Amino acid sequence: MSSLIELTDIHFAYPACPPVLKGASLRLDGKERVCVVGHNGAGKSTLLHIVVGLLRPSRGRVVAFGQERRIEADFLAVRRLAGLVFQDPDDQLFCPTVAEDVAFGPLNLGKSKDEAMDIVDRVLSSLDLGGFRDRITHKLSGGEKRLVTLAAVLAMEPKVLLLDEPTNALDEDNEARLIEILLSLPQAMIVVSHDTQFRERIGSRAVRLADGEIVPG
Ligand SMILES: Nc1ncnc2c1ncn2[C@@H]1O[C@H](COP(=O)(O)OP(=O)(O)OP(=O)(O)O)[C@@H](O)[C@H]1O
Repeated sequence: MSSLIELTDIHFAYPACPPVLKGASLRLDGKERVCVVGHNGAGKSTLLHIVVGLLRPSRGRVVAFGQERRIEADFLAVRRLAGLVFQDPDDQLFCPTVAEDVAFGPLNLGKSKDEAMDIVDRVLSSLDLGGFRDRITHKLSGGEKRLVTLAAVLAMEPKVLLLDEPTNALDEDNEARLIEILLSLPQAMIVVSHDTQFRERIGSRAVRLADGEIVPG
């Protein structure tokens, strides 16, 4: 079966810093939920950002949805198909209300206002967040913002989910709810998480990012 995402021999360094990724390779096949672990600063978020072209490797190949991706136009297409939930919700949510934040992606994809609002209602209610629709985004708690970022990404109906520390700031009940939601979703996922219990529940495969390379988890 062809892979959804295939990173091969990825090298990356931030300007004037030692290399973070030194030949990392990772493949995501359909229906897989791959968990990535690694110590703080190992480069896990960096790797996710490379998948969607927010950062460009100095060497290596990014193949996504059957095509090699090199230039911004290629990655624009990837970002429509691969939804990244950022580690920090404040990097993702920027509209006054929850409904506007969740509608932003669908509107950007060309949906009408009515279509986008239908999607907002459907996605928020599927996550049991119907009551959040008209809340002021910046007044939500950290855990509430995290769930709303997931809603904003799901509203774009991505084929792949890239989740960066999705359980950060979630209490036990909401973590259990997130696990249920993720297990019910059809999308393949790459999940970065320090939360062992969460990884054990969610992952179909685990890998480790160590010394800039992906090794078995
Ligand atoms: N914009 C940047 N400029 C310079 N260095 C950066 C930048 N962003 C990240 N780094 C550094 O690159 C390394 C990898 O960061 P990254 O956030 O990918 O690690 P991580 O594995 O996701 O860490 P954590 O588990 O703490 O979230 C770290 O040493 C970090 O300090």
